Amino acid sequence: MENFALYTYDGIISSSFSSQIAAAKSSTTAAFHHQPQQQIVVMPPPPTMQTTTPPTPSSQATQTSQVVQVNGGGQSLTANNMMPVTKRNPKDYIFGKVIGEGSYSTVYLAKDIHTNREHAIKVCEKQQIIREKKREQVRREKDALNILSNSGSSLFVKLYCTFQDAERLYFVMSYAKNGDLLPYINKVGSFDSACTRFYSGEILRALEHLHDLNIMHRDLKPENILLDHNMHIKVADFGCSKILEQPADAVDNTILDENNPRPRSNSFVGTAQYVSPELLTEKTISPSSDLWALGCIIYQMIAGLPPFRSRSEYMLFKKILNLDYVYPDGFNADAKDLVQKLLVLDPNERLGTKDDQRYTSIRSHPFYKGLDFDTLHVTTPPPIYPYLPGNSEGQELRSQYRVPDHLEPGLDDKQLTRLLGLDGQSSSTTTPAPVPRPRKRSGILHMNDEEKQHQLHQQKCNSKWHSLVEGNLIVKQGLVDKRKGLFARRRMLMLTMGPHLYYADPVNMTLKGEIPWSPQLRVEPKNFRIFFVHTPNRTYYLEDPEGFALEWCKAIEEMRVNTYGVSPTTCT
Ligand SMILES: Nc1ncnc2c1ncn2[C@@H]1O[C@H](COP(=O)(O)OP(=O)(O)OP(=O)(O)O)[C@@H](O)[C@H]1O
Repeated sequence: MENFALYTYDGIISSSFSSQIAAAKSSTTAAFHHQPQQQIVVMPPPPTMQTTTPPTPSSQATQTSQVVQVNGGGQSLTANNMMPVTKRNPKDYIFGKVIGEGSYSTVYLAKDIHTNREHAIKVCEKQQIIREKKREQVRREKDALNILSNSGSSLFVKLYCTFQDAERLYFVMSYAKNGDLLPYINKVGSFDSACTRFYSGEILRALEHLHDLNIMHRDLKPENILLDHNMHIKVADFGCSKILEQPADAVDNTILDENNPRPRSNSFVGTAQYVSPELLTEKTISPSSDLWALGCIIYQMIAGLPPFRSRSEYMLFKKILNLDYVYPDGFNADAKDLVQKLLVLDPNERLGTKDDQRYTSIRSHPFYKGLDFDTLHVTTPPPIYPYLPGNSEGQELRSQYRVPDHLEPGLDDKQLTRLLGLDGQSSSTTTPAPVPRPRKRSGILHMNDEEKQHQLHQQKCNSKWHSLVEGNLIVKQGLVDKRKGLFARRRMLMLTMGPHLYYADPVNMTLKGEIPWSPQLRVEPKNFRIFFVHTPNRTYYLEDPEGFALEWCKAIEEMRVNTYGVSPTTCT
C-alpha cells in the first residue's frame, strides 16, 4: 500500500462503515432534515504531525491531521481560544445519498452526528488515485481548500476536516445545497442580464480573493460554481489549482507562438471548452487564465452555450487559439464588449490584468453599472429568469413585446387555466392583448377508439411525419423555433397520443428528440409567438413563427388534463 503520509490524513474506518458507504451509494433518497447550524472552525494541520502507515482501529486517537473545533460539543478545549476540540473519523457521520461523482471520487451528503449539520463528504479511493496518478491533484485540492477555508471568504466550498482509512481519503466540506450552475443555465436556456450580472459579479469577487491569495483555479466552469441554500456561489473543485509562490515571477510574458499552434491534447489542466490559449500552449502560468474562463462563463450565461464548441478536441483547441467564435443575435451589447475584452489571446492584455488592486477595470465596465460588488454577498440573488433574445441591437424581447404582467413566469394555475380557456370562460377576461383567431380544433382527443384508429390509418397513408412518431396518432403539429439560449433551430413539433411531444429536423426528416412528459409538465405562453414548456429538469423555449403559441399551449394542456385527469399544477 502506498504511503499517504504526504496528506497527513487522520481517521479510521470500521468494516461496518464500508458497508454503510456501499449502502449509501445505492441509496436514492436523503433521509436528512436541515438542522440549525453550529459554528465549526478548521485549524491548519500541525506542521510536525505525519502518518507513516495507514491507521488501524487501535491507532484512532494517535494521529492528527486537521483539528475540528466543534462549538458546544463537550470535548476537550484548545488552549488558545477555549473551543472544544474533536478529532473526526467516519463514525462521526451518517452517510446519505450520493450527490456527485468526480473522476476519482464520490461525493456523499452526510450528517455530523454531533452537530446535526449536513456536509458534503468527498470520498476518494486510494488505489484509484495511485492507479490514475492523481496524487498531485488531491494534494493541490487539499492545500488550496485549506488556505481558502482559513481565509474567511464565504465564496468557496469550505473544507472542515480530512481523514483517511486504509482504502479511502475523506474531505468533509460545506454542503452546497442547490447544486451547480450548469443545470440552471440549461433549464432556462440562458440567464437574463440581472442574473448574469449578479452571478458573474460573485465569480469575479471570488477570483479577486483567490488571486489575492496567489491561487489560480485553472478549471473554472459552470459545473464548478456550486450554489448554497441562499443561491449564493461557492466555488469548488480545486484539483487543477496552482498556488503561485511569487506571482510576478510565475508569469511568463511569452505569448503563444501563433506560427506553431500545435495543441497537445493531454498537455493542459482544466476543461477543454474553458481552457485559455496560454494553458493550451503551456507557455504561461498566470491568474489571467481564470479571467479567460470568466469570459467564457459570461458568454455561456447569456448565449446558453460556451463560446468554443466542437465535437473534436483538436478542432476545439484550434478555435480557441484562433479566437474563432461568434456572438448570436440578441447578445447584450455591454456583455459582448466585456466578453471581447476578456477573451483576448494575450493573457497580459485581458481586462483586469493591469489592475493594481482588485479587478477594478472589470468592476467599472458598463455591463456592471449599478452593481455594488462589495455587498453582493448580503444581497438577495435575483431569481433565475430566462433571457428573452431580442434584435441585433441587443434589445430584449420583453421590451419589444407588450407582455401582460400576468404572463410573467410564475403564472399561477388559475390564471393559466383561464388564459387557455380550460375553465369554460372566455380567456379575454384575463388577456388584455387581442387574442389571435383560433384555428379549427382537431378534436382528436374527443374521438372514440374507432375514430382514432381510422385517423391513425389516414396518417399512416398520407403523412410523411408518421414514421417519425413511433406509430402514435399525431394530434397537432407545426414548425417552431426551438431555442437553447440565443441559438435557435427550426423544428417540426408534434404532439401525439401517448402522450408525446416529438421534435424533428424538417429538412433531413430525422427525429431529433422528445420533450419528456410527466404530470408536472406545464406550458406557459409568453406572447402570441413564444411559449415555454416547463419540465422538472428543463424549460423548452419555443417560438411559433406564425403566432399560434396560445393554440399550442391549449393543445398541450388539454392533452395533459386528458391523460392525467388532473388540473394544472405548478412545475417547480
Ligand atoms: N461541497 C459540495 N456540495 C454539494 N455538491 C458537491 C460538493 N462538492 C462536490 N459536489 C458535487 O459532486 C460533484 C463531483 O465533485 P468533485 O469535486 O469530486 O468532482 P469533479 O468536480 O467532477 O472533479 P474532477 O473534475 O476532479 O473529477 C460535483 O460536480 C458536485 O455536483
